[in-house]
Amino acid sequence: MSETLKTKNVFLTGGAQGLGKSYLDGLLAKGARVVFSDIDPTAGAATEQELAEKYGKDNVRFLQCDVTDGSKFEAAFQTGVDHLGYVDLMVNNAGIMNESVWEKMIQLNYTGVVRGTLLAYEHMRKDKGGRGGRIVNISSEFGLQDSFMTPIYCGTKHAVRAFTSSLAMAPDVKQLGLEYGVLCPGPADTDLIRKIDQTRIRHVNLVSSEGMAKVLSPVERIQTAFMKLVQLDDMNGAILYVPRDQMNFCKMERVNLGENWPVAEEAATSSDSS
Ligand SMILES: NC(=O)C1=CN([C@@H]2O[C@H](COP(=O)(O)OP(=O)(O)OC[C@H]3O[C@@H](n4cnc5c(N)ncnc54)[C@H](O)[C@@H]3O)[C@@H](O)[C@H]2O)C=CC1
Ligand SMILES: CCCCC/C=C\C=C\C(=O)C/C=C\C/C=C\CCCC(=O)O
Repeated sequence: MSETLKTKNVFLTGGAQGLGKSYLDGLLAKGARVVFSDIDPTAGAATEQELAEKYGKDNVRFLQCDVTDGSKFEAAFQTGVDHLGYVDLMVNNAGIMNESVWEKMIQLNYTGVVRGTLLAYEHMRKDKGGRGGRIVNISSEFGLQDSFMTPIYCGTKHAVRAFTSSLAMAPDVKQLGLEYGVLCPGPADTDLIRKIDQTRIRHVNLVSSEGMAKVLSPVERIQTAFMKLVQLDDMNGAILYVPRDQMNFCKMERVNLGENWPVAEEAATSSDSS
Protein backbone atom coordinates (compact mmCIF):
# COMPACT_ATOMS: atom_id res chain seq x y z
CA MET A 1 0.00 0.00 0.00
CA SER A 2 1.39 3.39 -0.93
CA GLU A 3 1.84 6.42 1.34
CA THR A 4 -1.47 8.28 1.46
CA LEU A 5 -1.42 12.01 0.75
CA LYS A 6 -4.96 12.59 2.00
CA THR A 7 -4.74 14.91 5.01
CA LYS A 8 -1.01 15.50 4.39
CA ASN A 9 0.30 19.07 4.48
CA VAL A 10 2.87 20.22 1.94
CA PHE A 11 5.21 23.19 1.61
CA LEU A 12 6.69 23.61 -1.90
CA THR A 13 9.03 26.29 -3.27
CA GLY A 14 8.83 27.73 -6.79
CA GLY A 15 5.27 26.57 -7.44
CA ALA A 16 3.89 29.42 -9.55
CA GLN A 17 4.58 27.72 -12.89
CA GLY A 18 6.31 24.84 -14.64
CA LEU A 19 7.09 21.59 -12.85
CA GLY A 20 6.37 22.99 -9.35
CA LYS A 21 2.84 23.94 -10.37
CA SER A 22 2.27 20.46 -11.82
CA TYR A 23 3.46 18.83 -8.56
CA LEU A 24 0.98 21.01 -6.62
CA ASP A 25 -1.81 19.89 -8.92
CA GLY A 26 -0.87 16.22 -8.44
CA LEU A 27 -0.68 16.57 -4.65
CA LEU A 28 -4.00 18.44 -4.39
CA ALA A 29 -5.70 15.83 -6.59
CA LYS A 30 -4.68 13.21 -3.99
CA GLY A 31 -6.21 15.22 -1.13
CA ALA A 32 -3.19 17.09 0.25
CA ARG A 33 -3.26 20.71 1.49
CA VAL A 34 -0.50 22.91 0.12
CA VAL A 35 1.31 26.14 0.83
CA PHE A 36 3.66 27.23 -1.95
CA SER A 37 6.13 30.04 -2.30
CA ASP A 38 7.45 31.80 -5.38
CA ILE A 39 9.43 34.93 -6.19
CA ASP A 40 6.85 35.97 -8.81
CA PRO A 41 3.80 37.55 -7.11
CA THR A 42 1.65 37.76 -10.25
CA ALA A 43 2.16 34.20 -11.46
CA GLY A 44 1.90 32.95 -7.85
CA ALA A 45 -1.45 34.67 -7.25
CA ALA A 46 -2.80 33.39 -10.61
CA THR A 47 -1.78 29.81 -9.77
CA GLU A 48 -3.28 30.10 -6.28
CA GLN A 49 -6.58 31.21 -7.78
CA GLU A 50 -6.57 28.50 -10.46
CA LEU A 51 -5.82 25.71 -7.99
CA ALA A 52 -8.26 27.10 -5.38
CA GLU A 53 -11.06 27.02 -7.95
CA LYS A 54 -10.21 23.39 -8.75
CA TYR A 55 -9.52 22.04 -5.24
CA GLY A 56 -11.03 24.53 -2.76
CA LYS A 57 -9.53 27.70 -1.36
CA ASP A 58 -8.85 26.20 2.08
CA ASN A 59 -6.45 23.76 0.48
CA VAL A 60 -4.09 26.18 -1.32
CA ARG A 61 -2.14 29.20 -0.15
CA PHE A 62 0.52 31.23 -1.96
CA LEU A 63 3.31 33.14 -0.19
CA GLN A 64 5.51 35.50 -2.18
CA CYS A 65 9.11 34.75 -1.20
CA ASP A 66 12.57 34.77 -2.75
CA VAL A 67 14.18 31.67 -1.26
CA THR A 68 17.67 33.17 -1.62
CA ASP A 69 16.72 35.60 1.17
CA GLY A 70 17.36 33.44 4.24
CA SER A 71 15.32 35.37 6.81
CA LYS A 72 12.35 35.80 4.42
CA PHE A 73 12.43 32.08 3.60
CA GLU A 74 12.45 31.22 7.32
CA ALA A 75 9.51 33.58 7.91
CA ALA A 76 7.58 32.13 4.95
CA PHE A 77 8.15 28.57 6.18
CA GLN A 78 6.88 29.56 9.65
CA THR A 79 3.81 31.18 8.06
CA GLY A 80 3.24 27.91 6.20
CA VAL A 81 3.54 25.90 9.43
CA ASP A 82 1.11 28.27 11.23
CA HIS A 83 -1.37 28.02 8.36
CA LEU A 84 -1.21 24.24 7.89
CA GLY A 85 -0.64 23.26 11.53
CA TYR A 86 2.18 20.94 10.46
CA VAL A 87 4.30 20.29 7.34
CA ASP A 88 4.47 16.56 6.48
CA LEU A 89 6.18 16.98 3.09
CA MET A 90 8.71 19.64 2.10
CA VAL A 91 9.51 20.01 -1.61
CA ASN A 92 12.51 22.16 -2.51
CA ASN A 93 11.78 22.78 -6.18
CA ALA A 94 12.66 26.44 -6.97
CA GLY A 95 15.59 26.65 -9.37
CA ILE A 96 16.97 28.46 -12.39
CA MET A 97 19.39 27.57 -15.17
CA ASN A 98 21.40 30.66 -16.10
CA GLU A 99 25.18 30.41 -16.24
CA SER A 100 25.55 34.22 -16.60
CA VAL A 101 24.20 34.85 -13.07
CA TRP A 102 26.07 31.95 -11.54
CA GLU A 103 26.36 33.23 -7.97
CA LYS A 104 22.63 33.84 -7.81
CA MET A 105 22.08 30.38 -9.33
CA ILE A 106 24.23 28.72 -6.63
CA GLN A 107 22.37 30.70 -3.93
CA LEU A 108 19.03 29.55 -5.27
CA ASN A 109 19.70 26.04 -6.57
CA TYR A 110 21.92 24.87 -3.72
CA THR A 111 21.86 27.23 -0.70
CA GLY A 112 18.07 27.58 -1.02
CA VAL A 113 17.64 23.80 -1.05
CA VAL A 114 19.93 23.36 1.96
CA ARG A 115 18.04 26.04 3.89
CA GLY A 116 14.64 24.55 3.03
CA THR A 117 15.85 21.10 4.03
CA LEU A 118 17.22 22.29 7.38
CA LEU A 119 14.02 24.23 8.14
CA ALA A 120 11.95 21.11 7.49
CA TYR A 121 14.42 18.91 9.41
CA GLU A 122 14.13 21.05 12.56
CA HIS A 123 10.34 21.18 12.25
CA MET A 124 9.81 17.45 11.62
CA ARG A 125 12.35 15.74 13.89
CA LYS A 126 10.60 13.53 16.43
CA ASP A 127 13.12 14.18 19.21
CA LYS A 128 12.14 17.87 19.22
CA GLY A 129 8.36 17.57 19.19
CA GLY A 130 7.82 16.91 15.47
CA ARG A 131 5.94 13.91 14.08
CA GLY A 132 8.41 13.11 11.30
CA GLY A 133 8.01 13.75 7.60
CA ARG A 134 9.43 13.63 4.09
CA ILE A 135 11.80 15.98 2.30
CA VAL A 136 12.01 15.84 -1.50
CA ASN A 137 14.69 17.84 -3.29
CA ILE A 138 14.60 18.51 -7.01
CA SER A 139 17.89 17.80 -8.73
CA SER A 140 18.20 16.94 -12.45
CA GLU A 141 19.67 14.43 -14.88
CA PHE A 142 22.57 16.89 -14.52
CA GLY A 143 22.79 15.83 -10.87
CA LEU A 144 23.85 12.40 -12.16
CA GLN A 145 25.86 13.17 -15.31
CA ASP A 146 28.21 15.96 -16.44
CA SER A 147 27.25 18.79 -18.79
CA PHE A 148 29.61 21.06 -20.76
CA MET A 149 26.69 23.34 -21.65
CA THR A 150 25.75 24.07 -18.07
CA PRO A 151 28.77 23.35 -15.83
CA ILE A 152 27.67 25.57 -12.93
CA TYR A 153 24.03 24.48 -13.06
CA CYS A 154 25.31 20.90 -13.23
CA GLY A 155 27.45 21.51 -10.12
CA THR A 156 24.44 22.82 -8.17
CA LYS A 157 22.35 19.81 -9.17
CA HIS A 158 25.11 17.35 -8.22
CA ALA A 159 25.34 19.18 -4.88
CA VAL A 160 21.59 18.82 -4.30
CA ARG A 161 21.71 15.12 -5.14
CA ALA A 162 24.75 14.42 -2.97
CA PHE A 163 23.46 16.52 -0.04
CA THR A 164 20.13 14.73 -0.02
CA SER A 165 21.58 11.22 -0.43
CA SER A 166 24.07 11.97 2.36
CA LEU A 167 21.31 13.01 4.77
CA ALA A 168 19.38 9.86 3.90
CA MET A 169 22.35 7.72 5.04
CA ALA A 170 22.44 9.16 8.58
CA PRO A 171 22.10 6.50 11.29
CA ASP A 172 19.35 8.46 13.09
CA VAL A 173 16.91 9.05 10.20
CA LYS A 174 14.44 6.38 11.37
CA GLN A 175 14.60 7.54 14.97
CA LEU A 176 13.88 11.14 13.86
CA GLY A 177 11.05 9.94 11.60
CA LEU A 178 12.59 11.52 8.50
CA GLU A 179 12.76 10.33 4.89
CA TYR A 180 14.63 11.99 2.02
CA GLY A 181 14.08 11.59 -1.72
CA VAL A 182 15.59 13.14 -4.86
CA LEU A 183 13.97 13.65 -8.26
CA CYS A 184 16.34 13.85 -11.26
CA PRO A 185 14.32 14.83 -14.34
CA GLY A 186 15.74 14.99 -17.83
CA PRO A 187 14.81 18.06 -19.90
CA ALA A 188 11.12 18.97 -19.67
CA ASP A 189 8.99 21.43 -21.57
CA THR A 190 9.02 24.47 -19.25
CA ASP A 191 10.36 28.05 -19.37
CA LEU A 192 13.67 26.82 -17.91
CA ILE A 193 14.35 25.05 -21.22
CA ARG A 194 12.21 27.14 -23.60
CA LYS A 195 14.15 30.27 -22.69
CA ILE A 196 17.67 28.93 -23.21
CA ASP A 197 19.97 31.30 -25.14
CA GLN A 198 23.70 32.07 -25.24
CA THR A 199 23.62 33.84 -21.86
CA ARG A 200 21.90 30.97 -20.04
CA ILE A 201 23.89 28.03 -21.41
CA ARG A 202 27.24 27.57 -23.17
CA HIS A 203 27.55 26.28 -26.77
CA VAL A 204 23.87 26.97 -27.43
CA ASN A 205 24.65 26.76 -31.17
CA LEU A 206 24.89 22.98 -30.72
CA VAL A 207 21.23 22.77 -29.68
CA SER A 208 18.83 22.37 -32.58
CA SER A 209 15.06 22.49 -32.31
CA GLU A 210 14.94 18.94 -33.74
CA GLY A 211 17.43 17.74 -31.10
CA MET A 212 15.43 19.44 -28.37
CA ALA A 213 12.16 17.91 -29.58
CA LYS A 214 13.79 14.47 -29.30
CA VAL A 215 14.79 14.83 -25.64
CA LEU A 216 12.04 17.00 -24.11
CA SER A 217 9.48 15.37 -21.82
CA PRO A 218 6.00 16.78 -21.34
CA VAL A 219 5.49 18.25 -17.86
CA GLU A 220 2.87 15.56 -17.09
CA ARG A 221 5.50 12.84 -17.35
CA ILE A 222 7.69 14.47 -14.69
CA GLN A 223 4.57 15.04 -12.56
CA THR A 224 3.77 11.31 -12.76
CA ALA A 225 7.31 10.46 -11.64
CA PHE A 226 7.16 12.95 -8.77
CA MET A 227 3.88 11.44 -7.57
CA LYS A 228 5.42 7.94 -7.66
CA LEU A 229 8.35 9.14 -5.58
CA VAL A 230 6.34 10.87 -2.85
CA GLN A 231 3.95 7.92 -2.53
CA LEU A 232 6.61 5.23 -2.09
CA ASP A 233 6.13 3.14 1.05
CA ASP A 234 9.78 3.59 1.92
CA MET A 235 11.10 6.72 0.23
CA ASN A 236 14.26 7.27 2.23
CA GLY A 237 17.33 7.48 -0.02
CA ALA A 238 15.36 7.06 -3.23
CA ILE A 239 16.66 8.78 -6.35
CA LEU A 240 14.24 8.82 -9.27
CA TYR A 241 15.85 9.47 -12.65
CA VAL A 242 13.31 10.49 -15.31
CA PRO A 243 14.47 11.00 -18.87
CA ARG A 244 12.02 10.91 -21.77
CA ASP A 245 11.83 7.16 -22.30
CA GLN A 246 12.36 5.47 -18.93
CA MET A 247 11.87 5.91 -15.21
CA ASN A 248 14.60 4.43 -13.05
CA PHE A 249 14.59 4.26 -9.29
CA CYS A 250 17.88 3.70 -7.51
CA LYS A 251 19.36 4.18 -4.07
CA MET A 252 22.84 5.62 -3.75
CA GLU A 253 25.17 3.37 -1.81
CA ARG A 254 28.10 4.74 0.16
CA VAL A 255 31.09 5.00 -2.20
CA ASN A 256 33.75 2.49 -1.20
CA LEU A 257 37.07 4.32 -0.93
CA GLY A 258 39.00 1.34 0.40
CA GLU A 259 39.41 -0.22 3.79
CA ASN A 260 41.33 2.71 5.30
CA TRP A 261 38.37 5.07 4.97
CA PRO A 262 36.90 5.65 8.46
CA VAL A 263 33.22 4.91 7.89
CA ALA A 264 30.84 6.40 10.42
CA GLU A 265 30.37 3.24 12.49
CA GLU A 266 34.11 2.69 12.90
CA ALA A 267 34.78 6.34 13.69
CA ALA A 268 32.05 6.33 16.33
CA THR A 269 33.30 3.21 18.09
CA SER A 270 37.02 3.90 17.80
CA SER A 271 38.80 4.71 21.09
CA ASP A 272 41.75 6.19 19.17
CA SER A 273 40.59 9.69 18.13
CA SER A 274 43.91 10.73 16.52
N1 LIG B 1 12.56 21.92 -16.92
C1 LIG B 1 13.54 21.02 -16.92
O1 LIG B 1 13.98 20.52 -17.96
C2 LIG B 1 14.13 20.56 -15.64
C3 LIG B 1 13.97 21.26 -14.48
N2 LIG B 1 14.57 20.81 -13.35
C4 LIG B 1 14.44 21.53 -12.09
O2 LIG B 1 13.07 21.63 -11.73
C5 LIG B 1 12.86 22.81 -10.97
C6 LIG B 1 11.70 23.59 -11.57
O3 LIG B 1 12.07 23.96 -12.89
P1 LIG B 1 11.01 24.38 -14.02
O4 LIG B 1 9.65 24.18 -13.54
O5 LIG B 1 11.45 23.73 -15.26
O6 LIG B 1 11.35 25.92 -14.15
P2 LIG B 1 10.40 27.18 -14.33
O7 LIG B 1 11.32 28.29 -14.73
O8 LIG B 1 9.26 26.86 -15.23
O9 LIG B 1 9.83 27.43 -12.86
C7 LIG B 1 10.66 27.79 -11.80
C8 LIG B 1 9.84 28.54 -10.75
O10 LIG B 1 10.74 28.95 -9.71
C9 LIG B 1 10.47 30.31 -9.38
N3 LIG B 1 11.65 30.96 -8.83
C10 LIG B 1 12.73 31.43 -9.52
N4 LIG B 1 13.59 32.03 -8.68
C11 LIG B 1 13.04 31.93 -7.44
C12 LIG B 1 13.47 32.37 -6.15
N5 LIG B 1 14.61 33.05 -5.99
N6 LIG B 1 12.67 32.09 -5.09
C13 LIG B 1 11.50 31.43 -5.25
N7 LIG B 1 11.06 31.01 -6.44
C14 LIG B 1 11.82 31.25 -7.53
C15 LIG B 1 10.02 30.93 -10.69
O11 LIG B 1 9.32 32.16 -10.52
C16 LIG B 1 9.18 29.81 -11.29
O12 LIG B 1 7.84 29.89 -10.87
C17 LIG B 1 14.19 23.55 -10.97
O13 LIG B 1 14.87 23.28 -9.77
C18 LIG B 1 14.93 22.96 -12.15
O14 LIG B 1 16.32 23.05 -12.02
C19 LIG B 1 15.30 19.65 -13.30
C20 LIG B 1 15.48 18.94 -14.45
C21 LIG B 1 14.89 19.31 -15.70
C1 LIG C 1 19.37 18.91 -26.48
C2 LIG C 1 20.10 19.73 -25.45
C3 LIG C 1 19.23 20.12 -24.33
C4 LIG C 1 19.92 21.10 -23.44
C5 LIG C 1 19.24 21.03 -22.15
C6 LIG C 1 19.77 22.00 -21.22
C7 LIG C 1 19.52 21.94 -19.92
C8 LIG C 1 18.81 20.90 -19.22
C9 LIG C 1 18.63 21.03 -17.91
C10 LIG C 1 18.14 19.99 -17.09
O1 LIG C 1 18.07 20.09 -15.91
C11 LIG C 1 17.81 18.72 -17.78
C12 LIG C 1 18.81 17.74 -17.50
C13 LIG C 1 19.51 16.97 -18.37
C14 LIG C 1 19.37 16.49 -19.72
C15 LIG C 1 19.67 17.40 -20.85
C16 LIG C 1 20.11 16.99 -22.01
C17 LIG C 1 20.40 15.60 -22.30
C18 LIG C 1 21.12 15.49 -23.56
C19 LIG C 1 21.32 14.05 -23.93
C20 LIG C 1 22.17 13.29 -23.00
O2 LIG C 1 23.36 13.61 -22.86
O3 LIG C 1 21.67 12.34 -22.41
